[in-house]
Amino acid sequence: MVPKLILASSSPRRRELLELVNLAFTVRKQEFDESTITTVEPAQKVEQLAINKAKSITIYEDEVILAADTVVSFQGRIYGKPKNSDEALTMLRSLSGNVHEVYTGVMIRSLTKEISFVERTMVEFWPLEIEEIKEYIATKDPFDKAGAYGIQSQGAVLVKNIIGDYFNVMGLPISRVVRELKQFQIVPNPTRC
Ligand SMILES: Cc1cn([C@H]2C[C@H](O)[C@@H](COP(=O)(O)OP(=O)(O)OP(=O)(O)O)O2)c(=O)[nH]c1=O
Repeated sequence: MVPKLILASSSPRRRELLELVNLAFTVRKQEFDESTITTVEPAQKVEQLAINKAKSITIYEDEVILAADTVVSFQGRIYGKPKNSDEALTMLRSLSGNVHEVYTGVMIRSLTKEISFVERTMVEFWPLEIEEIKEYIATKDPFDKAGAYGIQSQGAVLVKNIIGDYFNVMGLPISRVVRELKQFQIVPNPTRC
């Protein structure tokens, strides 16, 4: 039987990226309480979160579960999604003119096999005027995104340079994911789904 890919995520970006490469999948939302993972090392944190998200949903025989978690790391601090405008302002002011890291942890599991890995991308922001930051926050783009910006949306104009996988910043390192999924007999459709 051909295994079915289940995306354990409510992130619209992760859905978009699976669609981009023609992977057929269904979404099963996970509700793992992220606050229970208190690790301060970003790579460990995203990997643990991805593992816990993947394990928090029921898996059936012919299924492969994919889960991920993304954070921004800057000068020893981890930035998740901002809770309000003030927090978004604090995050974006500190990222302004500096280089930060974006980590995404990924877990892929079936009933017989599981793998997890972490990808890191370095992102440099232009020096930002406070007014520019406030105007960006007013667009509401920052609020459902780690580090208070979306590289794939209006936040694109904040970014001067990146080193690493762009899609990792968006929430899923899709090329590595596709390569790892082959081990689970899951491959993209050759024609558009
Ligand atoms: C830095 C950055 C993050 N993000 C997003 C990706 C993730 O959706 C989000 C980080 O939150 P996550 O907790 O990784 O994911 P989520 O809560 O959106 O979804 P789920 O836990 O159900 O899988 O930040 C962007 O879309 N663009 C960016 O440039």
